[in-house]
Amino acid sequence: MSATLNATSAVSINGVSVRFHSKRAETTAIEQVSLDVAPGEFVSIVGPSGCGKSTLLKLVAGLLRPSSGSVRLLGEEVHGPRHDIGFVFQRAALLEWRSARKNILLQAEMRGMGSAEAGRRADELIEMTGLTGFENALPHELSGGMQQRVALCRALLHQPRVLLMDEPFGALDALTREQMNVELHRVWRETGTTVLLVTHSIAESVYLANRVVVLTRRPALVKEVIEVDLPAGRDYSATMARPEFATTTARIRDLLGAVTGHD
Ligand SMILES: Nc1ncnc2c1ncn2[C@@H]1O[C@H](COP(=O)(O)OP(=O)(O)OP(=O)(O)O)[C@@H](O)[C@H]1O
Repeated sequence: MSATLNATSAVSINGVSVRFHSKRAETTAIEQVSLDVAPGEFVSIVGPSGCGKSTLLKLVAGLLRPSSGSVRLLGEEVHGPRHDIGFVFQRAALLEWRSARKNILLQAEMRGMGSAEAGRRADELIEMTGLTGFENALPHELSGGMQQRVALCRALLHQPRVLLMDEPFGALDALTREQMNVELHRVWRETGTTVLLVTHSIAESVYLANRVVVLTRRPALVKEVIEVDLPAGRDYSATMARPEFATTTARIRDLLGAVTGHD
């Protein structure tokens, strides 16, 4: 993984360290991490719990400043919150009194996007994510998977070139999670958005990504970057059955076992 500033990168993290200070202690969350993500690339980030994965995404979003090193997004140094990205969290965080479509359109309202363009884009995304027929449903009338689809549509409404996802499917049951993986893969292929995904699921990290970044226990260092050697278009069952899938997931499991000290 290159530590060099690369003007063509969608995301460029260069020698970044993050230290948190509290009255009682100083915590180093991230130590000298460098990562270049190419435009249109899908990169998954895995690592032990509490190692600094969310911190890394917050740096890219400009919600946190590094203690040292620098972060560039689309060629520009990140100095503060960036509004040209999309962010999906583990909880969909929808407004309970607004319909699915109106929750998606919130993004347009916050940005002052024209309503005709926003409406067109919302309808496109609703179709792309299989929400057709549920546009007017309120969040409590939607399943967990559907709520996350709404959150994904909201994050993509303004066509961000970079989408950050922090354990977006962690609260879903296993079957819904698989379906969401398939949908995210399709949406990524259709939109060409650069994606940085934090996940605890090794299978998810491999199925979705071009590369998987394995972090060490806190303070997070990059343990290894694994290139995923799978075809671009990925049928779920066929991908799971491929020998490359098994060897890649086994490799990541070994690395995580090595960093956490468990097999
Ligand atoms: N604002 C903060 N102030 C102090 N410490 C913090 C702050 N944010 C995170 N930390 C600490 O930094 C470390 C990394 O946190 P982070 O949330 O990035 O981990 P993570 O890998 O995303 O965790 P998980 O996998 O459990 O979601 C943790 O030890 C956490 O307690």
